[in-house]
Amino acid sequence: MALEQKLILASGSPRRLDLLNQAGIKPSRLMPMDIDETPKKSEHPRSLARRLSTEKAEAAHAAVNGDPGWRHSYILSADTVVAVGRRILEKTEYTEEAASALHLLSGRGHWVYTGICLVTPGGQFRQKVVQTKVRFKRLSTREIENYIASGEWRGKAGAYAIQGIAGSFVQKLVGSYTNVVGLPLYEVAALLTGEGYDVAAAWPEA
Ligand SMILES: Cc1cn([C@H]2C[C@H](O)[C@@H](COP(=O)(O)OP(=O)(O)OP(=O)(O)O)O2)c(=O)[nH]c1=O
Repeated sequence: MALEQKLILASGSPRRLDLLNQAGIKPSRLMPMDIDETPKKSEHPRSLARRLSTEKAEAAHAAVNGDPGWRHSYILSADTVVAVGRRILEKTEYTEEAASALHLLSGRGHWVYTGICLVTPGGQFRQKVVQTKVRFKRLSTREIENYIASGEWRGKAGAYAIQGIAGSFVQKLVGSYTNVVGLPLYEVAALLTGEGYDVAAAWPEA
């Protein structure tokens, strides 16, 4: 593999790795970046997704900068934000917070923003935010209680996983589905291709 074909996925999200693998793109290295994800006061959800995805990429870039084996790799990072209007529904580990997020999402439309950031082998930062509109059916108290009991919401923006049980809550979706799961594949592939990365290099043959 050519040096410039090395891709670092600056993420610890199993969903992001699964999505990349689904598209036949094989990262050479995983680098989860532990950054402070607290939104700034009155920060717009779209701005938050942009800022955090960039900060994850910056952290990974700084971490490999002194390493000749990885310094000229591509680095990809992402951050997913779920919002009802301007209200951001952050990842939570608390059942009460998850339940109140689901009550808010019930019978309403919301936006899912995923910021993606690509660092090129030459050290240029390329950024994009992709947005998807999702509408949930009305959820009964019992559905919310049982969903909370499933634990599926843990560690997920908006306290739900569209790729799981919550897929059955979705009445309507406009835009990219993979964007909601955590990585918009069309835009990621376009960004990589635009910077000279051969996305088809590792596609399996039948
Ligand atoms: C809305 C939604 C989010 N998610 C997940 C994707 C992300 O993993 C998570 C959003 O949190 P993020 O902070 O974007 O990502 P992360 O902390 O899990 O991983 P990393 O920062 O290391 O890349 O929510 C789903 O899996 N399904 C969904 O339907």
